[in-house]
Amino acid sequence: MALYRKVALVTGGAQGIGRAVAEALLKNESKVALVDLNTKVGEDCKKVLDQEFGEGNCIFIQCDVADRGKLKDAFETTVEKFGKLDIVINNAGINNEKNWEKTIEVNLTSLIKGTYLALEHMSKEYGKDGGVIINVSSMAAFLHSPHQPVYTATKHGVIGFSRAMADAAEEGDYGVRINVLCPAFVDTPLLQSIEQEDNMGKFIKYKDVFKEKIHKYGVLQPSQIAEGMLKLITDSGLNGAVMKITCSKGIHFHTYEPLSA
Ligand SMILES: NC(=O)C1=CN([C@@H]2O[C@H](COP(=O)(O)OP(=O)(O)OC[C@H]3O[C@@H](n4cnc5c(N)ncnc54)[C@H](O)[C@@H]3O)[C@@H](O)[C@H]2O)C=CC1
Ligand SMILES: CCCCCC(=O)/C=C/[C@H]1[C@H](O)CC(=O)[C@@H]1CCCCCCC(=O)O
Repeated sequence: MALYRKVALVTGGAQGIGRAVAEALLKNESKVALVDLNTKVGEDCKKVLDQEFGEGNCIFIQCDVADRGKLKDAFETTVEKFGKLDIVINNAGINNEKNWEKTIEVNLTSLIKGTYLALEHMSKEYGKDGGVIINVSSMAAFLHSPHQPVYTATKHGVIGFSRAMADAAEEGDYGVRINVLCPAFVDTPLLQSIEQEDNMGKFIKYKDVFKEKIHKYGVLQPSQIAEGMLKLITDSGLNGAVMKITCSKGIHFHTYEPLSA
């Protein structure tokens, strides 16, 4: 898929990985809707992106992805503004073991809702022209640890759901590809959450072990994640792919056993 004049919706697009992806898409002349909970960060981000890429290429929509009605509205607003939808990045995520129900709601339930809404706006099943969905998981889906049991569970869930949906899309000829991105540690505000008792609850006691892992494995820059994201979007041969990005191996893919009969 070429990115010129494509329309993308990025959840959690106002900072961190989502913002880096939005920038990369704008650089390639796509239009972008930043869908984010945080009004201040979202408005500031839009202002900077307007200065860099010109007004009219990017909109900010304040939205809690966990609010079903508001997420539906965000998709509709994007299509009303830009006339269509081609790319959906379900990226919004939190790390909260204390309020673990919220973590499931944002990281998994809302990502599922975002995928279904994306299909309503892009799938041939609904008379639309096709597109691509990227769901953001994490290396925590492959290397678990005692620090983040529920965060880890949600990221496993993202992969299982997305790969099953990728098969459904292929079988059902939706014209939509669905891929997964799994970064290792990335230099964003989310990484600071591991030091906060409000986020980690009783698992805060593992923070030093967690920090040692960060030291051992290194920290990626959001721009490196955006580079992988663009490959998942543009390579039309990829459906059901699970991309990993780590400091030691860079951008690479997880390999699965072939399906048995
Ligand atoms: N930073 C890291 O080390 C890693 C991050 N990830 C995943 O990447 C994704 C993005 O993370 P980062 O950019 O690091 O986080 P971040 O905290 O820097 O940015 C996340 C953005 O999502 C927004 N957001 C949070 N809850 C929301 C909600 N309910 N509705 C709408 N927007 C909401 C925030 O306002 C923020 O702008 C997440 O899914 C995260 O789990 C995966 C692996 C590593
Ligand atoms: C919410 C804070 C950031 C979450 C980052 C993340 O997803 C962390 C995953 C770690 C998990 O908790 C235990 C780990 O070992 C994961 C880090 C994995 C990095 C592996 C890099 C391996 C390599 O370089 O080859």
